[in-house]
Amino acid sequence: MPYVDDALLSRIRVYLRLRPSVKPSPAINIESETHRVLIDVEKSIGGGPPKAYVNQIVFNVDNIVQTTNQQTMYELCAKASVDEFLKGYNSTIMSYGQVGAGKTFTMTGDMKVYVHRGIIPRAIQQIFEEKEAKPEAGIVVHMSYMEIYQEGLYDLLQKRRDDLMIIEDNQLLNVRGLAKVRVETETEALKWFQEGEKSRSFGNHFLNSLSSRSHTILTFYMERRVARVSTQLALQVAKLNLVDLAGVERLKKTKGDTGSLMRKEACINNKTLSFLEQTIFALRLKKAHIPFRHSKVTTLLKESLGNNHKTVFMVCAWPEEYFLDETIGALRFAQRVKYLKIFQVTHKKPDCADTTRKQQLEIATLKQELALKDALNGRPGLGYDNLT
Ligand SMILES: Nc1ncnc2c1ncn2[C@@H]1O[C@H](COP(=O)(O)OP(=O)(O)OP(=O)(O)O)[C@@H](O)[C@H]1O
Repeated sequence: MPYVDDALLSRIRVYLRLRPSVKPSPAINIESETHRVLIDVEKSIGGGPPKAYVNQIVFNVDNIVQTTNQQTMYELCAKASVDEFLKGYNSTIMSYGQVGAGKTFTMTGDMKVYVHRGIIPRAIQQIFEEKEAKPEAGIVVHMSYMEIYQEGLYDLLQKRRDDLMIIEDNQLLNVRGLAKVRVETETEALKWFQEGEKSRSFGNHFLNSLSSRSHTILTFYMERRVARVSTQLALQVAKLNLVDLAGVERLKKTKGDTGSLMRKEACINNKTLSFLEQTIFALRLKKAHIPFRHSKVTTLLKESLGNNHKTVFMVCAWPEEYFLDETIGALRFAQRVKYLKIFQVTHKKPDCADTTRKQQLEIATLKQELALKDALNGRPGLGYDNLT
């Protein structure tokens, strides 16, 4: 009899974060206790007077965060995913929403003000606290950081700006040439992350002076030893993806010049986000063909939307009247994601300490890369991989 793990059957968790607003739209009604958002929309019927009927659209999410307090937001929405990663489950935390709604504030936060740091620096802190607290586990952490800009895939931890290739071998996804840096401390991981941020593509438009023009994926790879039966030890590996998607952008609202680079970026980003939505829709309808390969983002997020993954969507919205359509769009997306089930059926009760065939392949790849790095550097240890 196949064994179905209830925890893995759980659907993707979806949290709504509302950017603070001086004048929130009166059409948006938040029911915090039931985690529902009710939006009043005007319905005009053919030829009749506008605003004749008022409809209400109801959206359900797993929690609604209205606070600007980053610590509370982390505890409510992200800490559990990092806990799961540290227990050996592959996890993803992803931000989605219109431009300027607070995706980067949620994921990265304000790195200059300690209390305003976002999910990424807090996750780094949690990972290294665990590493220090459990020396017997021999936790080894590597990280990689990439951006998808105009459908090109770039390594943010390398100075060279080559368009990297995604290779899928035996269902194992690999980005050829992507640096995986071994990090020993929180300070070291933060330093690499901030280095990567410097190479990221930002732009300035009417709605956001520091707008992300690309999608970014920061990944932590953990390897730890766990006791199995009696004195046997097993190797456990897991991945944590921290994804900051570019914003959904209405060109007339960001007011970019016709033919400008900003408009081109917006069109490509919107197209990618629409592919993401189509992929989720196809998964929800259990279609025979799931269009993962339509974009680099969906190819790279295939694992996060598929089996064996714990995924959180942080849907960010700017609850002003002017952005009501965008808020409804983001919530529709949230609704589709919320009802997507991730099924994991195994033929025996899964033991966290067990490594699956796929994980073994990942370990082997990592080990090969490290061996090659050692050979190149003439010494083992920390540092910068630059492997192709
Ligand atoms: N919850 C929040 N509390 C306080 N300030 C916020 C919050 N959300 C967003 N902001 C502020 O709003 C501005 C825009 O936020 P941010 O850059 O994170 O948006 P974004 O969704 O990442 O936009 P884009 O898609 O253009 O990159 C920033 O100045 C940020 O500090």
